[in-house]
Amino acid sequence: MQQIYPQVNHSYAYELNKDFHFAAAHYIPSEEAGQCRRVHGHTYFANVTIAGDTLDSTGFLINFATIKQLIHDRFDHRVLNEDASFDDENPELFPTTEVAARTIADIIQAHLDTLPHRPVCVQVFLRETPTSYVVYRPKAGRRHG
Ligand SMILES: Nc1nc2c(c(=O)[nH]1)N=C([C@H](O)[C@H](O)COP(=O)(O)OP(=O)(O)OP(=O)(O)O)CN2
Ligand SMILES: [Zn+2]
Repeated sequence: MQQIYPQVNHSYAYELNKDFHFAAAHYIPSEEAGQCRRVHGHTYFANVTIAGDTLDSTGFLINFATIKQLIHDRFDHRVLNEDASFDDENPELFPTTEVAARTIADIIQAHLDTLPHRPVCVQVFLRETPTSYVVYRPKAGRRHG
């Protein structure tokens, strides 16, 4: 999908963006969610933005493929509610688009934190439907950068 994404302000020298998609089912376990209380599926489109001042020994901030693998391998053709990241008993962890975007950022940042050159995830754009998307920008403290 060709898409114009919102820009994120930062002062890092390098920024990379990776687009990918995954198919997943979910439901929102809340009375207020209306028809979204029922199990249904989406093809989620994600754009992940990584920034940093230093490259690794390959000249990468991070391999584009790694970003996709971290998320696609975990969530594609799954029920999001069944993943350990989400919790039907805690609204902060319902698999809404907002929480899913934050979860994607957290999973990626946890991997980035293992790299010596310490790139950071500065934005996750997550489109759930043709008309609905969320942009999540981790606070500096949350991304440790
Ligand atoms: N703030 C949020 N609102 C809604 C979420 C969400 O995650 N965060 N999720 C849903 C449903 O899961 C639904 O899949 C998406 O809702 P919606 O955009 O209303 O879907 P439609 O395709 O029916 O939208 P139309 O533009 O009316 O066609 C609901 N709300
Ligand atoms: Zn949905």
